[in-house]
Amino acid sequence: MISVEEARKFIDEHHASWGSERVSLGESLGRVLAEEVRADRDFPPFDRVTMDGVAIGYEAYVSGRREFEVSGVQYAGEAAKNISGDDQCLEVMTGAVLGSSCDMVIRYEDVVFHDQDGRRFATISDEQGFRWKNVHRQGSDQKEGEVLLAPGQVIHAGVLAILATVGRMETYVQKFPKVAIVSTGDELVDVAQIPKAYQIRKSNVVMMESVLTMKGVSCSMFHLLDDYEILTKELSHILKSHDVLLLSGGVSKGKADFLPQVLEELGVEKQFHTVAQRPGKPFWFGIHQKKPVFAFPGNPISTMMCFQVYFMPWLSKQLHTYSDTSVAVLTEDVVFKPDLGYFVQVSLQSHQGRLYAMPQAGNGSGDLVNLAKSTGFLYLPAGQEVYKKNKEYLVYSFSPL
Ligand SMILES: Nc1nc2c(c(=O)[nH]1)N[C@H]1C(S)=C(S)[C@@H](COP(=O)(O)OP(=O)(O)OC[C@H]3O[C@@H](n4cnc5c(N)ncnc54)[C@H](O)[C@@H]3O)O[C@H]1N2
Ligand code: MOO
Ligand SMILES: [Mg+2]
Repeated sequence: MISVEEARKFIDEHHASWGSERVSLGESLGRVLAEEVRADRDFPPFDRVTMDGVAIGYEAYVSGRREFEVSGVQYAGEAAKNISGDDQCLEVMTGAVLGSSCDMVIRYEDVVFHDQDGRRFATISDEQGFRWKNVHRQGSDQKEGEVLLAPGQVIHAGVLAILATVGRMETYVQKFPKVAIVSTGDELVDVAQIPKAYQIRKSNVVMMESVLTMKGVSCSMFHLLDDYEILTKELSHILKSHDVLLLSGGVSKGKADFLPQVLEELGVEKQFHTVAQRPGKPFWFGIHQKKPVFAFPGNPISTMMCFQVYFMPWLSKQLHTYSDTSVAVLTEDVVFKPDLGYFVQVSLQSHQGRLYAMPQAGNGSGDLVNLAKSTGFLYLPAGQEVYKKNKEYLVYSFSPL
């Protein structure tokens, strides 16, 4: 039996990447860029007015002129207009092009207008003028051809806006793995079925499928009976056609727990079987031709914990979307005597920037309904019997929000 930390290390040392694929802009949010994206033009692409007001020539301003005749209005979305003398100005709107005859914008708040003989004049009161005031100069952010985004960049909302502004209808992103989720067990029936007295619905695999689907990872679902021959035959096919296998059930010591033996027979190299932890002690992990096989213990809380604590962080690391684990403050003493790492279910609440974890122990790893009270697992490392309140521990939240 190995420790939680050793198990994490075995898993995290296994690196995988699955190539790249082209997706539409709308599908790219949350994905990881697999190409360089360059500026298709200068940013901004023209001298851009940043305040509604009047545009004048700076030379006229320094020579002391404060009154200008309005020669026209320049709206955003129009080609550049110009003044024909330094006694003129243009009314200009934010986002408009600044014509080459002007190099300074005075905002409306510092301008007074008056009309005379059908002509319109602007008198400016801005005494802190400088050249290019209220102008976002062409190319001052980025020059055409410069690299704006590098491979490995996570496409968050801001990055998506950059892709949009450079006109990328499609982008290369890192491919997700082809994940197979396999439930094993003669007692299991589909969610839509009415179970007989001795049957239960297969909640574990549906839970994993939903979490992965929400991340954009599509999964193939399989159900296999507790039969050595069937398991061997079917898993051999599933292994060939998928990049990652997630199995639930059949890994403990029962007479129908065939998976460890079947997997080894199929050439999956066992990395470990059993981890010094509760729940999830019989967790089995192996590698077949660089493809990881996670065989989670079937009890619902065990599958849930191993999936959230081991698999999801591993997947995020491969996809470069991993954000470091957070910590939470334990709100009451927890007594746990076995010499095992204890992943206690907790409800989490944040208060003044700190996260607090209220233990919701429940009735063990078969007590699925207790999950309604919790939003994560708090990791209490082995080697202690009493875990004191007010201490911080690593927390694995499974809240989707
Ligand atoms: N003699 C021993 N017995 C057991 C040990 C042990 O160390 N010695 N470990 C216990 C622990 S801890 C766990 S956890 C379970 C692990 O069991 P398996 O991985 O072999 O899983 P199964 O026997 O197939 O099922 C266990 C339990 O989980 C339910 N299950 C399975 N799949 C699903 C699913 N997709 N959705 C919902 N529930 C599922 C299944 O019906 C069983 O009730 O072994 C202990 N025994
Ligand atoms: O490890 Mo089992 O998960 O305690 O029921
Ligand atoms: Mg079993």
